[in-house]
Amino acid sequence: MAAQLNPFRNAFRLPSKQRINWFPGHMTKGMRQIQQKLRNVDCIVEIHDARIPLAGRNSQFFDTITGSGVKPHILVLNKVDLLGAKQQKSVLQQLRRQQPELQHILFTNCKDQRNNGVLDILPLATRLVSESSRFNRTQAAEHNLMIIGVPNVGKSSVINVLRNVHLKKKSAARVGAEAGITRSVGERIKIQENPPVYMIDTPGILQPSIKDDEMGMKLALVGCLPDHIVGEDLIADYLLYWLNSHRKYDYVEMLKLSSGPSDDISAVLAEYAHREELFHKVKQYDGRVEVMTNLLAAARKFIHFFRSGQLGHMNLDEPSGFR
Ligand SMILES: Nc1nc2c(ncn2[C@@H]2O[C@H](COP(=O)(O)OP(=O)(O)OP(=O)(O)O)[C@@H](O)[C@H]2O)c(=O)[nH]1
Repeated sequence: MAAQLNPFRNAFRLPSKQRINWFPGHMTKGMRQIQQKLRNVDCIVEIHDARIPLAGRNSQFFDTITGSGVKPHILVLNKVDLLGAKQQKSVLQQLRRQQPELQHILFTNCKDQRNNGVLDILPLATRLVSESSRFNRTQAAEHNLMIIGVPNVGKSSVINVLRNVHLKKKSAARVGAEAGITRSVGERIKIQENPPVYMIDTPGILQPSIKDDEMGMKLALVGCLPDHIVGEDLIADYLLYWLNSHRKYDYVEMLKLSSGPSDDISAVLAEYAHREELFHKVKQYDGRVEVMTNLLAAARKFIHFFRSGQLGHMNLDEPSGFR
């Protein structure tokens, strides 16, 4: 199909001097702890957000711990409920084209207890460990799986689902909607009795410096960085840019915009805030208090519509249909 001309922005630019970086001290510490524990690990389970299958995986870090090819490696694309079943095939094709060395890829959904794909992790890991040369661990009866990934992709949730299902035990790892809930490498958590299988939860670790601005914005949009690090206004602007450049205009109805798709985030948020009566009081320099539209609250709602799947299923790495 011939590409159409894009009536909107054809690139996203950060405000000058703004960089997207978040590498707090607990990530440096977590990295060190991971490397110390690696000797006793039989399989690496890397969790990533299915909405950004190509963007944001911490290649530098993963090369260090999986690059030798000695430990089996599984890539788990979690939150597949937000990607949608129909897009799985094209995501697999994209990944195999870009990284042919990735052999074991699973899709999971921790929010659905029935058919969530999480249950495929253990049989695959067990098979890969039994087929691998375990070197110093050949005598060890138990299997240790290390869960790694960038923040907020569902690492702790995967551990909890496995523990609930296999051991009928309650959650052991802390889960939260904000990035950076797990701050250090914890003790191993048992997830199966016979043969014994343990999982080691680790803090989410980003690249120390994100050089690709658009990759940084995708990570921010799916929530891998705390929102205040990037700013909700900028995240909302990137969302608007992405939706327009992919001809996904459901937001127009969702935000009840009277004049159709727009590339102007301030105008979009102002109209939505006005319609939804999102107002706040702002104190002026002369002491007067004025009631104004609350653009921040509108930006948060817009981002929430995306993150909760109300704007539809999305693969943020899907190529745009415009030239
Ligand atoms: N929609 C959806 N949300 C999920 C899924 N799995 C986890 N979540 C949510 O994603 C958020 C992050 O989950 P966690 O398990 O805390 O993620 P984490 O990778 O351990 O996070 P850090 O500790 O920050 O590294 C929580 O709000 C979870 O409820 C999923 O499959 N689908």
